[in-house]
Amino acid sequence: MKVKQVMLANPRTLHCSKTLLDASHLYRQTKVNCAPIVDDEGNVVGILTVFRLIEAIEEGATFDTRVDQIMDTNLQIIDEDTCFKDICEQTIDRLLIFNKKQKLTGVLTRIDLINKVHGALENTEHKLAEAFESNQELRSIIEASYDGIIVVDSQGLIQIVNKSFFRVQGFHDDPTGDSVEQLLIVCRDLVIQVYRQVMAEGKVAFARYKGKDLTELGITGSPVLDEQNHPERVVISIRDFTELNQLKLQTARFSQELKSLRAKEQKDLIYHSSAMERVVNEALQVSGVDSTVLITGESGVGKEVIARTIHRNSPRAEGPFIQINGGAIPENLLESELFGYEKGAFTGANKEGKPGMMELANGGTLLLDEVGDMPLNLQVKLLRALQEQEIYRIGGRVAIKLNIRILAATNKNLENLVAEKKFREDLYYRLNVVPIEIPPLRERKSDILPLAKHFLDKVNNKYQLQKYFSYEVCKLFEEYNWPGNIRELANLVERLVIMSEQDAIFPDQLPPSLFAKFSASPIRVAIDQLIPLKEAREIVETELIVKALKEYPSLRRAGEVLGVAHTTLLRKARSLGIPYND
Ligand SMILES: Nc1ncnc2c1ncn2[C@@H]1O[C@H](COP(=O)(O)OP(=O)(O)OP(=O)(O)O)[C@@H](O)[C@H]1O
Repeated sequence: MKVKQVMLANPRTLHCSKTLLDASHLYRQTKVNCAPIVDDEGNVVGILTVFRLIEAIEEGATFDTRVDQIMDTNLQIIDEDTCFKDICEQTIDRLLIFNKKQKLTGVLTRIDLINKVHGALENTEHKLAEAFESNQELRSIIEASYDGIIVVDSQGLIQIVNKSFFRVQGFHDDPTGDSVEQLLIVCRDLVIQVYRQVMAEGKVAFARYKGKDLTELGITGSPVLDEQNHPERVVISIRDFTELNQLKLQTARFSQELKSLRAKEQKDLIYHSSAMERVVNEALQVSGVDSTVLITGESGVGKEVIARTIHRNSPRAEGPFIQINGGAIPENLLESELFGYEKGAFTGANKEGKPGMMELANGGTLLLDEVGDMPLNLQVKLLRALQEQEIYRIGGRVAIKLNIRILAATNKNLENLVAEKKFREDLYYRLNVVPIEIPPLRERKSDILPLAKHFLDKVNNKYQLQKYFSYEVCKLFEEYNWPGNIRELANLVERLVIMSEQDAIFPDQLPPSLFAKFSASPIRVAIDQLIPLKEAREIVETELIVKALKEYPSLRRAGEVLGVAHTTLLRKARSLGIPYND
């Protein structure tokens, strides 16, 4: 601090001819306790303090006495740029302060000095208290951080460690004062690497630690720069992502479970296989958005069922689900079915006009079933309607705005149809936004029995029956390749339940395509002479029935093994003359 910063600047002066009364007026007016005395040229010739004035009055001077008669002429003059601490050591009462041009710029008395020092002390104390408070605040902030924080100085020594650091690292001993290199933590090497990088480059550095069991730590080093922009310490924060990762995993599992539960809730959607689970999950995933979905798969695999599942789980669930079959409706009717018509549009048309399927589906979902069978000229109109989201009824002039979600289904290979120019490429891309392919039943064998059971329960409930399939029938169901897929299975189950006379359904009631497998036994029968077929059949049947009845005391079980109903077995045994006591 310089003297000019503490002196009383630009003091009022008194001319040497002035009296003590003038001096005391000056003291009172300016609230100072000394005044420099100047001559006619303005040169400082003395100084008069209040103390000296009182002393002079006591010694007999009056208020009319001239100031130059009692003023102090022993002048102590110093430069205004002198260091404050240098003058503190001098035993002075008063000082006159001059600038480099020897012009009086201020005065300084012992009282001023004491006041200044006292003021400065108070100021320092205040600043210290403030610094202490903000330091405390800073420590509390560092402590409150959920991230682990360590502050390392430029020598690599740890200055501050917060509580979270101990939590993140499972650390017990306080490493404050240790070298960062001595840390015994899992990500020590990365912490050192980050510290060194920040010290070398003076800017923020990152590193990521990935351990086992989802453990993941993010390490960030930030420099604290000195006045020369050199890092004087590094604040290293360690963020623990492990819990977040565990939560993410848990959330993913829960949402997967939720999806499966939601899917299983769909009463009419039966599946067990992972292939079908994937399909259902895709359907549920896509149900939340309005994207067009192209559902492919062989006939009868459940394309419509999946389309309904998408609609039922979509925000449009409350809206209509309209289905139009491109293959089932004659070509000349398809256009009016799709777009509707105005009254008098063509001969034979309804007098009032009629809305088309697209219009009826407004606010809901339109399933274009068998889309591969749609005639080319209609494909163009369909594409335009999908792109412009509006249609005109046949014979109509007013555009009807569409708000529909399109689902398309086909058992044809649309790519092949595009190559053969039977399906428009642009429409194909417009429909194939999200493809969902449903595998045939033979590729998801674990679905066969749950589906068979589902259809059996339905028919049993409908007709108040208790029919069931024998073990062999179930085996044959699983082995069969179901060219008609689920539709074939559903129809067969209904037929078997209705046609069978007893509760158990055996292989001999199955259609030949299925029964053939059963009868094609791999067991070979040795033949050494030619005999009539009827005779041969009777010999083999007798042997088998005798053997079965011997091994299985229950007629029902013996029948099951032979693949016939127990009533059939009994009838056969009797006709072949095999004794049986029931
Ligand atoms: N996962 C399933 N759970 C229960 N029933 C199903 C399932 N999949 C299909 N079905 C039933 O099988 C029959 C045929 O299904 P759907 O009509 O959906 O097949 P598709 O693939 O659309 O057939 P197509 O190509 O001939 O139009 C329907 O009676 C349907 O209810």
